[in-house]
Amino acid sequence: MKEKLILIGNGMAGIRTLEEILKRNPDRFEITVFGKEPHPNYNRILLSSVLQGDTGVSDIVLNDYDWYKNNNITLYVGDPVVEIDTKNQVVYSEGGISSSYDHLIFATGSNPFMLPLPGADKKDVMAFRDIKDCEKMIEASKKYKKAAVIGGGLLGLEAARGLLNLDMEVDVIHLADHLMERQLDEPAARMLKEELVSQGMRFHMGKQTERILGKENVEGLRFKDGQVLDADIVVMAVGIKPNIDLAQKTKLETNRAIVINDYMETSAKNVYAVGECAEHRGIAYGLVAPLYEQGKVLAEHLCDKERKLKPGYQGSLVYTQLKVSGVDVFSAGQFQDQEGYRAIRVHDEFDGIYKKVVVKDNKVVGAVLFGDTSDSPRLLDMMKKGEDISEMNKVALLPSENGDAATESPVASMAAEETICGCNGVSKGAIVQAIHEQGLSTVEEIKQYTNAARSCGGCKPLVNDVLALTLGDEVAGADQKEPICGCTDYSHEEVVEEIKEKGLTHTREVMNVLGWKNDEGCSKCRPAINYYLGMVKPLEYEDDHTSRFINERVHANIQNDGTYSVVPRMYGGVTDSDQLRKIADVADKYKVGLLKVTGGQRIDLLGVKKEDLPSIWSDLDMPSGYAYGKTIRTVKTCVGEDFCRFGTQDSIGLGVQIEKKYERLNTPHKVKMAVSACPRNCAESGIKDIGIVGVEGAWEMYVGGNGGVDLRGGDLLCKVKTSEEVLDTISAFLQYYREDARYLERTSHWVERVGLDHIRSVVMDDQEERQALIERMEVALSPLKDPWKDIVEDEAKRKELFENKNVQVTQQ
Ligand SMILES: Cc1cc2nc3c(=O)[nH]c(=O)nc-3n(C[C@H](O)[C@H](O)[C@H](O)COP(=O)(O)OP(=O)(O)OC[C@H]3O[C@@H](n4cnc5c(N)ncnc54)[C@H](O)[C@@H]3O)c2cc1C
Ligand SMILES: NC(=O)c1ccc[n+]([C@@H]2O[C@H](COP(=O)([O-])OP(=O)(O)OC[C@H]3O[C@@H](n4cnc5c(N)ncnc54)[C@H](O)[C@@H]3O)[C@@H](O)[C@H]2O)c1
Ligand code: SF4
Ligand code: FES
Repeated sequence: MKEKLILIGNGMAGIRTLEEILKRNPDRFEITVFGKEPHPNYNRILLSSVLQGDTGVSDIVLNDYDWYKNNNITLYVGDPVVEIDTKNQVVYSEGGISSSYDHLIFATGSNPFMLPLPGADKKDVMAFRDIKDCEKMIEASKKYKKAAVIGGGLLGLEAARGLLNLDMEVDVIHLADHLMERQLDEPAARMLKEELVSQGMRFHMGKQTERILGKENVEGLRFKDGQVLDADIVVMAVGIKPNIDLAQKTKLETNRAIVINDYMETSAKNVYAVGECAEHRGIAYGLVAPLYEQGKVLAEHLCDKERKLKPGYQGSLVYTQLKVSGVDVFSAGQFQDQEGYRAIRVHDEFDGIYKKVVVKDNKVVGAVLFGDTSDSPRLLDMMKKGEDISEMNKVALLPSENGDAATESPVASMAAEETICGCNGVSKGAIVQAIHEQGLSTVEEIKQYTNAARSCGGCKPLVNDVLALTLGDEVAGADQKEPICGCTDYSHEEVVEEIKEKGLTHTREVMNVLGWKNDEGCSKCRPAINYYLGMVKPLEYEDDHTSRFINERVHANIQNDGTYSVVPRMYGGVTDSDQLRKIADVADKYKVGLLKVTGGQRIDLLGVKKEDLPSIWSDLDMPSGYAYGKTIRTVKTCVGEDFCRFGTQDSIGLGVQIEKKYERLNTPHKVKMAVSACPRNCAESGIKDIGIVGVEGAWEMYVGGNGGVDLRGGDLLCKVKTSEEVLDTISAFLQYYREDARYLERTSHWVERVGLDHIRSVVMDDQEERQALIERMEVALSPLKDPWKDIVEDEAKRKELFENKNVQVTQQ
């Protein structure tokens, strides 16, 4: 007769424990699982991705119903255990099932902590813990516009990003003075906040909520300082409480959670606990990595009790990563400054990178990384091993990103024992071994076999790199394909092909015909589809402005305080007294907060109210500078031959001509250009998407430069003699970029991905193709008109966009 094993809690820690048991001894136990939620085991971590629209609920199931059947596990879902008789070793469920056990595992997880505020019982006050909560938020976003998230920790910020993706306006209310204070120090938290503000979140720091306002429905919040905030829904993300009600009723020893020893044993015989409901040496963990380590120890212990001779669970080093796109942040161990600890810091304000490594007694004991987290596996490994760094050059702990290391995957230089997947504790060596021994050739296979990338998914790029490095050219082609987002399995290239092949003409049609998993799409796929449709059919396609980001929808840049900036076009950076007078008058009339000369040689009017935008555009009577769009931004010029003694060419004339020709053109990402009249390069042509430099009797054309986060010098594409040839080459290059690059891929990344030689062969060498591209560019340019003028003259548009308070916000 098999021994009977009962698991209470069908969640992440409990089921992982069963997987570990089945791996060691599949026939040892007769297993029964009771789960309170009406679902098979799913990846709770990826609820953030579901909310953010990157994946669907059905995609996050970790073990489907067949898995339980195939492993002879009896599963009761939607049926919580309500009573336990530890003397006779029997559990009783709410649905009336009684079941005896030889071994019983508690894995009941946590409940979200709900602040006991007046008004917190209203229907639209919710938590973010399970599928039900996630669905509730998605439903609410269809009815309401304003979300207040209480708590600026990991969960609150991931919820806030999701709600933004659902087109809600989001206010985050945080008790402490800086975000994620349990994981970040002040500089990193400040940089994080700046990034999130630029994504569209609004923050209320150091605020304590006193009451949730409204009669039946939520209408807002009132803070202790008397300030009131409008809101239609409230999401509480202020921490968790281990779920120990049943354990307490069963008289197990509890503290904050169920007290366990190094073998996960509780105070009752044959009763164990793992996961968030368990407390080991005073710590109840809230991240999966330690919970999985506990599961492994318990599985070993249950499968072979003699192993008790081994040391058992010793506690875990925890680390966190925030799952918000566009944000790279990592925190581990002891990261705060305190006596006896010293720190190495790198703070690059230009590129938005901050790194801090905390050292005590010559050992790395903590780290905070923002903007570039590529050092995290190495630092984590040093922390785990307690490596002595006294012989080391301390600065070498944080190598700079220059040189080959910047382009090479960090995996290449990683030692075999370094951790690739923190959630599941899988090293590079273990993955390489599995690839060789099991003949694995895709990330999916590695996931199934080693568990790497099976939880938060943050390590997937590294796993992919290990695969590529190990197999070289043999890597299975299928795995190289990157879907646009979680709404679909189609890649960018495939969507463009399908649009062309099937003659698709609008966003919803693309999503319907291609079987989008999420009917509404998300903020990743909708703008991309909108761009591709316009690129394929420039004359016929009517732009779907609801699929655009807020800046592109209102033709102005939203600022961190909710106001907007207005940047009128100044061709080639040239202006005159009339324009300057008009700008000055507008600045006075509308009380513009700040006038600022931009890096692109124009004037930015900052601090403008949204409702004033159309009148300002009308008063200025200048074209939009498109400072907000995925389009041609500026053509910067130097003074050139007219005034400069080194100038041999008319850089201003050429720059103005270029800007007038290509302004308003939709491109996969923003495009910046520059024309300098000699190699001294005063217009910085070397770091532009297209940079032109005058040399004796000719123009050199550089492409793929970037002066932003990924600093890159442009590559010399060609040297041409006349300005006509410059314009033709720009047309061919830009049109090929428009047609071939993925949406949101800068020219710098595109040039690196497809290679300069290839681009040159298409836009320079193949005369037929060059001519065809130039002609298609002329077609693409022909229907474009100034959006500001268009809105000023179109009352319906003006009303819809600027007088309707419910204009949706999708930020990138
Ligand atoms: C949105 C979100 C994002 C997250 N992101 C990350 C991340 O990026 N990285 C990370 O490491 N962690 C993350 N976490 C935390 C992680 O999901 C948890 O640490 C992990 O799920 C805890 O596992 P568990 O098995 O202890 O609890 P759970 O996964 O909560 O499972 C417990 C289960 O037990 C059930 N249960 C409770 N009482 C009973 C009963 N009496 N009878 C039967 N069943 C019962 C519950 O309904 C639940 O299904 C995230 C959490 C959330 C909510
Ligand atoms: N990426 C990840 O690793 C990830 C993502 C989501 C959730 N989680 C886990 O889920 C659990 C829950 O996350 P969490 O962020 O709710 O917990 P948390 O305890 O990490 O953060 C809660 C935050 O809420 C703030 N807070 C507390 N009371 C408040 C109040 N009255 N008003 C405003 N702010 C208040 C706190 O200052 C704190 O920063 C944690 O265990 C977390 O580790 C992890
Ligand atoms: S790039 Fe050459 S021509 Fe132009 S301003 Fe500078 S020095 Fe003069
Ligand atoms: S680091 Fe989370 S799944 Fe690998």
